[in-house]
Formats: sequence, structure tokens, C-alpha cells
Amino acid sequence: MHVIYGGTFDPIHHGHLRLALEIADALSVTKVHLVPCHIPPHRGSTGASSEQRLELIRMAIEDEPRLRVDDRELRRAGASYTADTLRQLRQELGPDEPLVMVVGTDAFAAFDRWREWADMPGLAHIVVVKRPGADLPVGSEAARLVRERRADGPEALSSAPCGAVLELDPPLLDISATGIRQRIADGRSPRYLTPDSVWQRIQALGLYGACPAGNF
Ligand SMILES: Nc1ncnc2c1ncn2[C@@H]1O[C@H](COP(=O)(O)OP(=O)(O)OP(=O)(O)O)[C@@H](O)[C@H]1O
Ligand SMILES: O=C(O)c1ccc[n+]([C@@H]2O[C@H](COP(=O)([O-])O)[C@@H](O)[C@H]2O)c1
Repeated sequence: MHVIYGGTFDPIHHGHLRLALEIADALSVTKVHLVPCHIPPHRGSTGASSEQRLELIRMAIEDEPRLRVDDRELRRAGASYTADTLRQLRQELGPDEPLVMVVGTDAFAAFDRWREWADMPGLAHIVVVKRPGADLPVGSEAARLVRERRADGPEALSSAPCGAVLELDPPLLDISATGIRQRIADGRSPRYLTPDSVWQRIQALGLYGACPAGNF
């Protein structure tokens, strides 16, 4: 089973990292592949460049063998559409290997505005992670997909290459990249919200308004 977890990761933080390990445990897989967007199709410009966000992810996961980064979206020009990523992966994995895409309810709520969203269940399974305060809107396509394609448990994902939607409700950390960027811009430290190596590199690069000679 091949599991991908996509995001803007601007920057990566312990909320993302904990979720990735919760997913590895819940799905009993030895690897979760983080897939940073190059150009997010759905929001404005990022605070750090694609290469900087990728570098921060590499630093964050370097001592965790279960986490990998897949930089394929940075190697594609233009907006990073998930449908393109899933098609590429499906071609590489062949028709029978289960492919799983992980997404939080905050992002999944607007799923019907993703490009070619209706094709995605034919390419991958979707694991929808419940985020506090981000319920799927009643009557939305996202809610309908969860209802109509519901997997009873993680085992269901191994028995088919794609097409099921599994809801998971793991313990999550209440951390957002927006909050980290805001703290840094305000001159406050985001220590313990993101790995120390990431914060040190953010400072060295002066990202998000960080002062290179600032306090740790
Ligand atoms: N604290 C968290 N715990 C679990 N999942 C998270 C957390 N923060 C974000 N995610 C999920 O990670 C994916 C990528 O999120 P993203 O990179 O946008 O992070 P973010 O912290 O929400 O960023 P921003 O504040 O810039 O929107 C999404 O599927 C989102 O639901
Ligand atoms: O393909 C799309 O049209 C699309 C639209 C919105 C979001 N996504 C993907 O959803 C994932 C989570 O997005 P975000 O904003 O929470 O970082 C990330 O991998 C995005 O590329 C994809």
C-alpha cells in the first residue's frame, strides 16, 4: 500500500508530523510519503519558496525512517493539481497496488472544487482525518463521498487499489502553519510547535519575517 499525505507545509510542523505517524500506525504501513505542493492551486503565494519548504521537510523527517518526502510536485511546472499526482503514481504503481491519499476535513470540505475531483476515487482511496472545528458541510460532495464510499476499517483499503473513503479520528495537535508564521512575524518563537532544526533554518534564511540573529 502506498500512502501519500499532501500539503503546502509552509512550514512543516509537529501537527503534520504527528498525523503522519498516526496514519502509519492506523494503516499498518512502514512509510508515509509527504508530498509538498509546488504552486498550491487553491490559495495565494506561500511565505517560503517550494525549495525552502522542501528543505525544511527534509530536516524535519531526517531521523524518522517511516516518513519520506516525495518532491514530484516541485518537479512539475505550474499549479500542483492532486489529480496529476495521483495519475502519475497510479502509472508507476500499476493498476492493482492500493494507493491512499490522506487529507484533513478542513481541506477535504472543498473537495468538489479540486480539479478533476470526481476522477479521484478511481485513482486512490481517501483517508479523511477529522479536524476539530472543521466538520464536512452537510449536503456537500465531500460528505456524500464519505457516506457512499465508507470503508469499515483500514483493512478495507488493502483489498482494492482505490475507491474507498476511510474516516479517521486520531489524536491531533492544535498547531497550524498560519499560527507559526504569525508568531514569527510578531517576533515570537514557535519553539516546540515545529522541530528545532526547522526553526533554526527558518531563522538562518530569515523566512516569514524571522530575524536571522533572533532568539531561539
Ligand atoms: N495540526 C494538524 N494536525 C493534523 N493535520 C493537520 C494539522 N495541520 C494541518 N493538517 C493537515 O495537513 C494537510 C496540509 O495542511 P497545510 O500544509 O495547509 O497545514 P496548515 O497548518 O493547515 O497550514 P495553513 O495554516 O497555512 O493553512 C491538510 O490535509 C491539513 O488538514
Ligand atoms: O488539485 C486540486 O485542485 C487541489 C485543490 C486544493 C487542495 N489540493 C491539495 O490538498 C492538499 C492539502 O492542501 P492544503 O491547502 O491544506 O495545504 C494539498 O496536497 C493540495 O495540493 C488540491
